[in-house]
Amino acid sequence: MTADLLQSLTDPQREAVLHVDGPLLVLAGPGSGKTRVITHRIAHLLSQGVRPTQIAALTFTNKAADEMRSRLDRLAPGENVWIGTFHRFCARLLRQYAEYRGLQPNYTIYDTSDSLSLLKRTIRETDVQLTHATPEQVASAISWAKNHLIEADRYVGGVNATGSIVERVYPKYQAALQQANAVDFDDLLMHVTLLLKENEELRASLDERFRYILVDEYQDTNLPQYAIVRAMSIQYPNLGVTGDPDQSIYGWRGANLKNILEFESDFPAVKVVRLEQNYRSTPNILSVADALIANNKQRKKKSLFTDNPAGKAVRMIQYSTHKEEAQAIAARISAQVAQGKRRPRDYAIFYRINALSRTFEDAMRQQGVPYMIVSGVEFYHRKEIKDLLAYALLMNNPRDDVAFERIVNVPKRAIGKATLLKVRLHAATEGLSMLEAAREAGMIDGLGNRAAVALAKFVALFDRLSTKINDPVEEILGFVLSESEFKRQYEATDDVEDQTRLENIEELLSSAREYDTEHPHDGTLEHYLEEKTLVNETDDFDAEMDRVTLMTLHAAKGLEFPVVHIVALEQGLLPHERSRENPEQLEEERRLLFVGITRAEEELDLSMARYRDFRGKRNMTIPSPFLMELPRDEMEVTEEQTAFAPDFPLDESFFPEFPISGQRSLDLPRPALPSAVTNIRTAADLLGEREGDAQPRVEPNAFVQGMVVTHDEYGLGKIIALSGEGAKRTATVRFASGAGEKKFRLAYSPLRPANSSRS
Ligand SMILES: Nc1ncnc2c1ncn2[C@@H]1O[C@H](COP(=O)(O)OP(=O)(O)OP(=O)(O)O)[C@@H](O)[C@H]1O
Ligand SMILES: [Mg+2]
Repeated sequence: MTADLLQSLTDPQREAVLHVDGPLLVLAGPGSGKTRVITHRIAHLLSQGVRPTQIAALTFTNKAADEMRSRLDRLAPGENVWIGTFHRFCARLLRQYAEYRGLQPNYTIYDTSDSLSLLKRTIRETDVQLTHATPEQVASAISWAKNHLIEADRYVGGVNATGSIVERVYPKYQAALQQANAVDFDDLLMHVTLLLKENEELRASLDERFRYILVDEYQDTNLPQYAIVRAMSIQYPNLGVTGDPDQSIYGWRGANLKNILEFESDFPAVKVVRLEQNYRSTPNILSVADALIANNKQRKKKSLFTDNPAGKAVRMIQYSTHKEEAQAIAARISAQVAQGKRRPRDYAIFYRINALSRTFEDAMRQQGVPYMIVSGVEFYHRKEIKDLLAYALLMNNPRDDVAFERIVNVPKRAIGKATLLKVRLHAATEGLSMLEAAREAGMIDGLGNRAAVALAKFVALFDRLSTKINDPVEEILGFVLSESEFKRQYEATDDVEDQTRLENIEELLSSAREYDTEHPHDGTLEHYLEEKTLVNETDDFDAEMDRVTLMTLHAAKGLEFPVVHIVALEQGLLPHERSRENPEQLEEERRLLFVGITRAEEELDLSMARYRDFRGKRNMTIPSPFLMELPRDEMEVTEEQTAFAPDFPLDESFFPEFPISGQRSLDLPRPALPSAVTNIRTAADLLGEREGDAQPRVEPNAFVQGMVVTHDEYGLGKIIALSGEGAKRTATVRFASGAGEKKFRLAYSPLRPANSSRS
């Protein structure tokens, strides 16, 4: 390690980087160089003769792992250090030692929706009445149990109704997973924990193999994650962790702050390093962050200073509607980019929940600002993608019953529910997988000849596909597409959505091509599938791309951007509704906002809207109580008056469904409603702005080719093609704005002939 690498560190950072043997705890606030210490420390360990294969660096998101890998590549190019998420680390160990846990190495990892469908099936097959609980609640109870290392046979439900259902369903669900040679996300951690606990020899050998373990964001570890790193640090207690208790935001996933708070008593010989200088943000931003987090009772105060220049005042803006908020932000970004002040990638917009992103997307599109939404999972949750991947999953693990049931009748092969029920019964009584049971279709009692033939054809198709299992992934998927006539189901219709499905399939094929290129020698279908299943929400993120980043506050952890907008700071959204009655959860929500604020390097805008369309309703909002905790006299506080505002002032007494506190606006005076206006029910009525049903629809047949039409978001356009009849009547419109060509189902679209007036 070169001297100038060490020179670029502060004294305490250097102290942590130079630490070689024994436990290490770096406890420090945001932007103080914790992640930087980890990469530099790895480089230093390597320079001390530690072999790369003896080091494992664990993080929470793939994005954080990639970032670490690229920082390390600059410091120590080409070194084969294991860097990745806990889940990937466990997936890899479990492939190697699957049989210890009664699995085969080709096991399938079920994502959340696959796990849920297996669970629903289990519930159906267990004689329980789900009157007081949803399958999702049962799923989260099981997940909670696994994150607390409570195995199925040790689960005690207690007196409440859900508990006793879980007590009966959990063991059966676990047995079904085992039968399908599959695991869910939580199992990855639990299996590995138990593996280490129950096999001392194996544990000792892994402890020796991974002599140096480094964990970033340690404040967010849950019990299994804690148990895993501890178990691997007994003979070689070289566990180095970094964290910030104020940034703990995964309590709802079982993260336990105790893991970091008690690190010193777990490892008495620990070296503790505190970093106090922030290199990321301006003093103005830090002071807002500080004022906010000071309201949390459960915390130890930390000091943080910066030598960065003061910078601009943090802005707090109240817009009148959610559309105004989005459009103003998009317009501002667009103008600054046009003036050459900044690049799109300098900006990030954070929101509490994904559902809030659409308005911002629309606004970005309208203003022609390039953007990307960071939520990698969504693509892989689309039906066509899951269906196609299910073929590959079944090829890789023929015991995968969820995959079997997903595709046995996709595309349609006249294999109906009744047939499947008989196959399942046969599988259960004979102890077979669904596929094996289908192979014996001819012997299944009560199964008609036609159904047996259909099943036999499917099995033959499967066997044909299986001959290709060692081909490059793109070829495997291509072969599936052609042999199964999978594409045919989408090509045969003129449905606009089917067009999108075909495009998504193309997209998947290009991801497979990319994989093949990146893994010319070591690529396997199994590994490809694992990569796709373990994508998490930040995976689409690519810092090199010149686009504005839109993401949830959770996904923003560990990242940094010159300009940050945190939007929709409203009661019920941030803090989230579900934290209302729970002071601990409220503190976690505050930490979440703290994480968001401390991502900003130079500029920070906090905003809210007085009206927001959400879940199909227009609501008058209440500002987030967190806004009241900020130092307003140091900030620039504005209320935007806009075209969307009604021409007379509103009074909240007309909206009794919203509890109004004294803090309803940003303390700006608000005149009373004129007495003449008496029969107004909702804000939507008042504003006349609501999309959709407020406005009478135009008959689909009134639209003709060549007609000039108008759309609320995209403006003026011309109909260039029409197809379909009745409810399926579809128009292709070319818009004058940057929106390009779009297709609309006329029966549902807000298109209007350009000359017709609104009312
Ligand atoms: N000694 C230093 N000299 C120059 N830049 C530094 C130094 N230490 C850290 N930085 C820079 O400050 C920024 C924040 O560092 P880093 O991301 O490692 O902080 P962190 O403590 O991990 O923050 P968070 O808690 O948000 O994850 C990075 O851009 C990093 O390169
Ligand atoms: Mg960090």
